[in-house]
Amino acid sequence: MTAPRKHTEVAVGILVRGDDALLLSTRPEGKPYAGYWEFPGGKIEAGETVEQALRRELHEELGITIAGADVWKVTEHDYPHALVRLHWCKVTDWSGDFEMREGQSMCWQQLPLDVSPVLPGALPVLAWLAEERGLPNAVVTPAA
Ligand SMILES: Nc1nc2c([nH]c(=O)n2[C@@H]2O[C@H](COP(=O)(O)OP(=O)(O)OP(=O)(O)O)[C@@H](O)[C@H]2O)c(=O)[nH]1
Repeated sequence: MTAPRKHTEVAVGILVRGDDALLLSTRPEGKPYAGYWEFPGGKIEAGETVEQALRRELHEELGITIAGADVWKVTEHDYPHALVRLHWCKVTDWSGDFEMREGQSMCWQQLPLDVSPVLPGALPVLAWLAEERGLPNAVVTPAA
């Protein structure tokens, strides 16, 4: 019997602008799935809450400071490189100007997205966001 894989806990931010647009960014070079579109976030470090980890990651990656973040959904995805547990937070309040500190690209997107490919682990959340907006599931761009 093989030991169960340990989850990597990840905090992810769904930044929603006043016009309902969502912020997506590309994964930096050197990481698995480099160039894929994702929601900004990263691994939760020992002793951090989801909110603390997200505040740190969004500051490190994007240069912004978020006010608060509540977990909206929790999903899991089994990648060859890691079994991840994603803690998804909607964020509507932040301060600071966006700076791509890791050389990523960013864009504000309405649904359906017009960027691809998207990280497979983000697809369930895109489907829920579409459902919330009364859009059919089929509008969510699958990973290429
Ligand atoms: N940020 C982010 N990560 C996601 C999303 N969907 C998804 O499956 N993940 C997975 O969650 C994990 C996040 O890890 P990461 O590598 O981005 O985190 P990090 O910046 O702390 O990494 P590092 O410290 O190794 O540089 C990756 O395995 C990634 O594939 C998403 O939409 N956004």
